[in-house]
This record gives sequence, C-alpha cells and structure tokens, in this order.
Amino acid sequence: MGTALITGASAGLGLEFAWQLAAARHDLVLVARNEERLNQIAENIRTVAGVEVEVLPADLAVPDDVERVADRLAATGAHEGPAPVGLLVNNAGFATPGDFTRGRASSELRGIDVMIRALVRLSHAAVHQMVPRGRGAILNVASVAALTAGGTYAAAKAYVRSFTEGLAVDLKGTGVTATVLCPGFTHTEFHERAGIPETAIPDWAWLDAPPVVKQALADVRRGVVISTPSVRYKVASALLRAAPRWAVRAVGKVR
Ligand SMILES: NC(=O)C1=CN([C@@H]2O[C@H](COP(=O)(O)OP(=O)(O)OC[C@H]3O[C@@H](n4cnc5c(N)ncnc54)[C@H](OP(=O)(O)O)[C@@H]3O)[C@@H](O)[C@H]2O)C=CC1
Ligand SMILES: CC(=O)[C@H](N)C(=O)O
Repeated sequence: MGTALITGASAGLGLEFAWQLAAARHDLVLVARNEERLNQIAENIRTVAGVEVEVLPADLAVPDDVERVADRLAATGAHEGPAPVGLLVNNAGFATPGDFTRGRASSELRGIDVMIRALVRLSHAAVHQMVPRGRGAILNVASVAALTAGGTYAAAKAYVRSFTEGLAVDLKGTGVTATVLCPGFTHTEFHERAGIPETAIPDWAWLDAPPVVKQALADVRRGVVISTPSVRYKVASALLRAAPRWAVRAVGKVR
C-alpha cells in the first residue's frame, strides 16, 4: 500500500489513524511536536505492523516547520527520493479559548495557524504532487462544531469543512479525492489538554476514537466528501443545518 502522512500523530485520533493505516499495510510519516512520543510510537508500529515509519517532528504553528512537512509531501519518489505520500491526514488541532472576550490574541491566532494555515499549505503541497500522478487522497479533520456558533475553534472548523468541499470540487476527475471528517465529542487528550472536564459533556455524547477513525477511512476509500461518524452525529448535524441560525446561536458552544 502507499504512504500516509498524519499530522497530530502523537495522540488521540491521529495516533489511531497511524495504527489503523499501519494495520492496512500503509507506510507512515508521523508529524507532531513531541519527538520522544513519536519515536516511541514509530518503534512500536514498526515492531507490531512491520511497516516503514518516518518521524517528522514539527510545530505546525511555525511556518518553517510547516514548509519542512510540505517538502515531504512534495516528494515524488524520483531519483530514489522519499516515497510519494498517497494519503494526507490533516488532523492536528486543539481547543482555542472558549470566550473570545477573554482569550489572548496569540492563542486564537495559533489555532488559526495550525488548523487553517498549515492545513491549507499541506493540502496544496499534497495536491500538487498527487494530481500529476493521478491518484491520492486528502482527509481534513474538522468537527461537528463547524455547524455551531462557538468561537474561533468552531469558525476554524467551519473553514476546514467549506474549504475541503471546494477542494473536492476542484479535484473532480483527477483521481485525487478530498474528504472532511466531522466527528462529535471523542475520547482523546483534546479536553484534558484544554482543561475541559470530560464530565462537562454528557455520557451519551461521547464517541471512541477507533470507530471514528474506521468510519473516516471507509469514507475516504469510498470518496465520500463529508464524513460524519455515528448516527447520533449525523442526526445532530442535520438538525444543526436545518435549524434557524438564531436557534443555533442560542445553543452557543457545543460544550
Ligand atoms: N476529541 C474531540 O472531541 C474532537 C476532536 N476533533 C479534532 O480532531 C483532531 C485531533 O484532535 P484529538 O485527537 O481529539 O486531540 P489530541 O489532543 O488527543 O491530539 C492532538 C494532536 O495534535 C497535535 N498538535 C497539537 N498542536 C500541534 C502543533 N502546534 N503542531 C503539530 N501538532 C500539534 C498533538 O501533538 P503534539 O502535542 O505532540 O504536538 C496531538 O498529536 C483535531 O483537529 C480536533 O479539533 C474534532 C471533533 C471532536
Ligand atoms: C466537538 C469538538 O470539536 C471539540 N472536541 C469540542 O469539545 O468542541
């Protein structure tokens, strides 16, 4: 199978993508800031799955780091260079402050740097390598929050959802696909990292990473543009899309 590059691969959904793609015989390029964790994960996956795993430490809020990852995505395998990436999973992300009137500008802008700027730059690098080869896939991770009115995090996810739909249109007929993943609340390190108690979210609202990732990859294989794992979040998304915006604003943030 081809090579998959996963951002945010040191924890949560990204780590789950790494394991499931390795089990499907993909070689991997793992991107995140925590190099020690990435090296340990890479060693475990090489041992268990027997695939090639490259570690590419990068802070996607740092433009020079983003360019190093973009350079890896641009590789075509020519002249015995690195193997071309056949699947890009733009997954890295985190909660920005819950209240714009209180958050620091730097924290809000860092979220945009990672979840929008880096995602667009890496998507561009991948597309310009995949389209000439006539095959490949891009999976951008947004959220069900994209349909809500919940601050810069929800706005960033709304951008990712809309951007990826437009990318899917641009890619029609090229052999390359674009899918946006819109999960609901999922048990990862996300909330702990953000200082949000998981108890703040009702039990029924939680998903687990393995089935979310399994559904996402199945949808990528089928060329589905918007992937919303679980019936409950398909229903929630339909309700959010149908509801008048004043009602969505009244609901406010999803947590
Ligand atoms: N969990 C949930 O409820 C939901 C999550 N999502 C989205 O899923 C994606 C994955 O999040 P999830 O797995 O839950 O969260 P986790 O906190 O478990 O993992 C986040 C990953 O992103 C990486 N990351 C964070 N900041 C940076 C950065 N500046 N540069 C590079 N990598 C970075 C982290 O690695 P490191 O610290 O090593 O850099 C880590 O590997 C995110 O885009 C999130 O918005 C969407 C809907 C619901
Ligand atoms: C649903 C999300 O995207 C996120 N985990 C959140 O808590 O808002």
